[in-house]
Amino acid sequence: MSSISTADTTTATGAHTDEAAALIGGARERIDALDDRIIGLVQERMAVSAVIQQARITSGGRRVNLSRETAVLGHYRDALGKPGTALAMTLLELCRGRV
Ligand SMILES: O=C(O)C(=O)C[C@]1(C(=O)O)C=C[C@@H](O)C=C1
Repeated sequence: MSSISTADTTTATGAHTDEAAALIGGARERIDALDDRIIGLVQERMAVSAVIQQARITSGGRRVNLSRETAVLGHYRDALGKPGTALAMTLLELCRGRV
């Protein structure tokens, strides 16, 4: 049986004690699980957004609706500050492509 040395855990996590390395390892597992859920939600958002865009285009409208995008950007900015705006811009690009 092999055991992971303190030197190995330090390399992998940046921690300088086994206790800190164990905490970081557990927290990283939670972050990985959260990231999987966030990615799933982004994919779900992309699918719902595509339905809206297709309905608008089929009805003779345009893919993009700037007033709605302004509201989405404001929603994220109000919740998360300036980086929230950048996050919303990335989400919008994922959902409707580059404009
Ligand atoms: O809400 C809409 O009308 C959409 O088309 C969805 C969405 C979005 O992904 O949030 C995508 C494109 C539009 O420019 C505005 C918003």
